[in-house]
Amino acid sequence: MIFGATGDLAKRKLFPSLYNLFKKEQLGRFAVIGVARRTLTNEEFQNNVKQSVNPDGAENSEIDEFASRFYYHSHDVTDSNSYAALNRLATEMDSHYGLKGNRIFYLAMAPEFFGTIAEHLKLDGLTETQGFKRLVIEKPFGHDLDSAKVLNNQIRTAFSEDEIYRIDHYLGKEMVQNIEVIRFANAIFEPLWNNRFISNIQVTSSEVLGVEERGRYYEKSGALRDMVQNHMLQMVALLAMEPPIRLTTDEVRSEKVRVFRALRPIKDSDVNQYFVRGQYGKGKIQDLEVPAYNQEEMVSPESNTETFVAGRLMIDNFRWAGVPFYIRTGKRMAAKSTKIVVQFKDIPMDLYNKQEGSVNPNLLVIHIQPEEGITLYFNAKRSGQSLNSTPVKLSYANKGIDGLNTPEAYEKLLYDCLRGDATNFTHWDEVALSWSFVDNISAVWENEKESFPNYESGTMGPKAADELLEKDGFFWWPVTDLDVETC
Ligand SMILES: NC(=O)C1=CN([C@@H]2O[C@H](COP(=O)(O)OP(=O)(O)OC[C@H]3O[C@@H](n4cnc5c(N)ncnc54)[C@H](OP(=O)(O)O)[C@@H]3O)[C@@H](O)[C@H]2O)C=CC1
Ligand SMILES: O=C1O[C@H](COP(=O)(O)O)[C@@H](O)[C@H](O)[C@H]1O
Repeated sequence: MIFGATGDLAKRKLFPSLYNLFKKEQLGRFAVIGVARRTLTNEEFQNNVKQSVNPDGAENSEIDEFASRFYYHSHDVTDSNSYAALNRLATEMDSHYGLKGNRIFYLAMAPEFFGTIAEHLKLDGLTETQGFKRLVIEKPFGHDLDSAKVLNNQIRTAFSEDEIYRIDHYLGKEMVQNIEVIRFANAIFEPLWNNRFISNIQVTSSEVLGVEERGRYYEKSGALRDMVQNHMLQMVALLAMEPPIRLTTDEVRSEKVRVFRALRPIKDSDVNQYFVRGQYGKGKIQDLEVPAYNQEEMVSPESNTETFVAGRLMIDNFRWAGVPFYIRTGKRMAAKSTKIVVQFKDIPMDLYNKQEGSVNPNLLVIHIQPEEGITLYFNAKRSGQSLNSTPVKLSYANKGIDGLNTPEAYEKLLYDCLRGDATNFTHWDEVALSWSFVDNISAVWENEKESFPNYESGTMGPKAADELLEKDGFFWWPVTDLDVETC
């Protein structure tokens, strides 16, 4: 059951991912009930689904069969009256398709509706089913720690923690899932993965896209709640966690929670020393003029909402004490790129290059998207007579090796949820701890008007983001092409 079935997420991510699972025969027996306010017939809804999975509209019997399993129920989730009809439709689907009462409720809607829907699902009997029941909810889970607690208590009236799947689609990305395999399946990395050998770690998730038509949501969230509280902190947790004692949901989650508990809280007085915010101005993207954020639809011309965040995180435990984790994310930046750069400490002295500062540190780069893979930058002998070193690199391109398009993140997570595997979903403890970290920052920023915009569209963000590293003696490794020779 998809609540918000006429929305952007359903159209762009959920229907195509379900179709891919259907093609791989990983869906088994299924039916989908789409729920939203606008009135649609089943046929109109099925046509929307076909359009989403097959934009060119070519005749395709497999897609017809897939779409025939989709049914629509027009319903305002705040209206108590119509859940009973929804329950009757669900029961009808159970018997028609032999679903044994197994139900997944996917809330592809704004967070303010999550509590209402969960309470009605219970009150109106939709959770009274002989099969499994699972609730999938999108980020951001709440607006801050207090609202997240209220939301969690509402949801817990209808679902137990192990029935709640808080989706963070970055955890479904192939190369994000690869972080722990790279770390824990190789003897060469784990001994070096600590403050004795690593100088700093940089996590970038930059986007070329602007806020698009999501201004109403984004004005309230900003980059801090939209990306940092979830995706960015989740990647930091995977990079910093201790090896789990076994690869079970509980063990992996408990190690991630330990990272969040070791995150050094940012004192109010330190927020602007360690965190930088930006808002994109007008500029050029692929030679096209684009407007400033505060000229976008549903955005206030006086908006104080950040579309960019850079920050320095410290993790106070024996493994990471003293190692800065730099994160940056933003909209309308120079490239769409999510990359992790692990910069190792310099060698104690450089035997091969006499000029000062010529040392090229070893880097391990994990390319999350759009290219997927790993690059190890190290130094080798420069060819010819000289006995100088030169930077070289070893690369592994994920797509090149498997020859397959790695499954879309949502496809993997939907399949995990169908199988009851919650490993790559966020647990309440992670959500609570990441909100408490982020709330300190938003509390300061919301009370200080920033002079926005402060970076041009098509750049890598405000200058202050570079100064954040410069004051520690570092710089952002360029995400476009990490060629150490040009740095
Ligand atoms: N879009 C994206 O790329 C991503 C979105 N998300 C999250 O997913 C969620 C949905 O996002 P998105 O699809 O972009 O949002 P949209 O605004 O595009 O869609 C919202 C959906 O909710 C329905 N809806 C709104 N109010 C009600 C109501 N009272 N009763 C019933 N249905 C209602 C709308 O249909 P109607 O108006 O017909 O009722 C529509 O189907 C958000 O929480 C967002 O943060 C997370 C990651 C990425
Ligand atoms: O959760 C979100 O993520 C997208 C970026 O996802 P990606 O898979 O394309 O990196 C972001 O655009 C959106 O604002 C945010 O809500």
